[in-house]
Parts: sequence; C-alpha cells; structure tokens
Amino acid sequence: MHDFPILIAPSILSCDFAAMGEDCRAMERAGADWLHVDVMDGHFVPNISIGVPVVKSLRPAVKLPLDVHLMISKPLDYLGAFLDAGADLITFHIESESEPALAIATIRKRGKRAGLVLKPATPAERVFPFLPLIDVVMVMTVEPGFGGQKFMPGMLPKIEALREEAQRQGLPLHIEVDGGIDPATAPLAVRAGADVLVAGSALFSKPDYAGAVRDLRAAAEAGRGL
Ligand SMILES: O=C(CO)[C@@H](O)[C@H](O)COP(=O)(O)O
Ligand SMILES: [Fe+2]
Repeated sequence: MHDFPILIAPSILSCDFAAMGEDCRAMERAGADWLHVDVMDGHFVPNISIGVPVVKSLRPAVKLPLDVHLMISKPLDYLGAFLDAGADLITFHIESESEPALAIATIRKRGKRAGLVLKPATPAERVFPFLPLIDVVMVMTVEPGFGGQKFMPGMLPKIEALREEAQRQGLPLHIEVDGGIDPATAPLAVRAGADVLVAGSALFSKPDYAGAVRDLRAAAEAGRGL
C-alpha cells in the first residue's frame, strides 16, 4: 500500500473572489496542503473561471503549492504561461486536444509536477500508458465545470483500478479526487486509493476553516483504517 500522507487541496472556485488573497491566506493558516486553481475556458467545459493573471497574483500571496487544474481545450498552448505565472503542479485533461507526452515533458522540464485528469466517462485504462511519466492522476468525481455538485460513487472503481495499476507498475503516484468531496465522501475515496482531496464548497462555505480542514483530514484518515 502507498504511504503518502493525506493532502487537502481547497478549490478556490468556492472562495470569495473579491478577497481572494486574504481568503487563500486564511485557508493556508487553516492547515491546507495545496491550493487548487480551476481554470475553465468556456469551451472544454460550459463555464469560464480564471486564468494566468490570477495564478500570477496568488503566487506571492501564499506559500502553498499551486495545483492548477486546466479545463481547457488546448492546454499545450498555455503551459508556458501558467509555469511562468508560478504553477507548481499542472493537471490537464486526457480528453483535451493535447499531445499528452509532450505536454507532460514541457511541464517536467521546468522542474514542475505534471498530472492527467479523467472526466467521469473516461475509463482508467486511457491513462495507463502515461502513468510512469506523471506525478499525479486526478479522477473527476463530478462533471467538470462547476463547484458544489454531488459526488459520484460510481467513480470509486476507477480510483481502485488506478491505484492497482500504479502499484503493479511500482509507481509512487498521487491519486487526486475532485468534486463533491466532504467528510462523508472523503473516506470512500481514500479507501479506494486516493491520497489528495480537492474540496471547494465543503471548506470555503464553513465559517471555521481550520475546523473544516481538520474534520476533512480526520474523516479521510479514518477511511484508511476502514
Ligand atoms: O474542477 C472542479 C469543478 O470542475 C472542482 O475543483 C470544483 O471546484 C470542486 O468543487 P466542490 O465539488 O468541492 O464544491
Ligand atoms: Fe478542479
């Protein structure tokens, strides 16, 4: 079994955009591990969110690693800009118009971490050939595009298949889950093999961020023992 600690990555899609820096610093003080930045182009997904200038402004505002989730049709065209802006990890969709091996190499050549993301309908096997090349594989547990949706338990076998394949290939791969993660669903994802938990609404909607991060981490860690 992998022995990564559980990591909590609050999704800033649910933060207060009028006070983003302070809201993110509060999440940092609350004990978050990464900051998850959702980038949407209105084409790959039916929503528009934020882009390069926001990553650039956030970079000096927090010390947390910036986990940039690209929900855009042409990730290759924008990798350089996100890397220059200060992304520490860039994940992009296997369903996008990209050459995955080239995109991964572009990110890793800059000394940054790379990951692939799967939409709910995409089978785990699609990314098996790329697992030795990446640091993170991310399983969408909702349809990408919006925060605050309901976790899809049907994604649990996909997480299990990815963890099994990573173990079979002897890879220390992070498995990140994104969408509908809260203290009720986190243990299910962790038991299936996830170790990085993105959570937007479940954290930013709470008045006490430290308590919310602590409760999510405790629930997830309990999932390991199930
Ligand atoms: O990438 C996405 C949505 O496309 C996510 O990162 C969401 O922002 C997670 O939000 P919650 O489901 O946790 O509210
Ligand atoms: Fe995301």
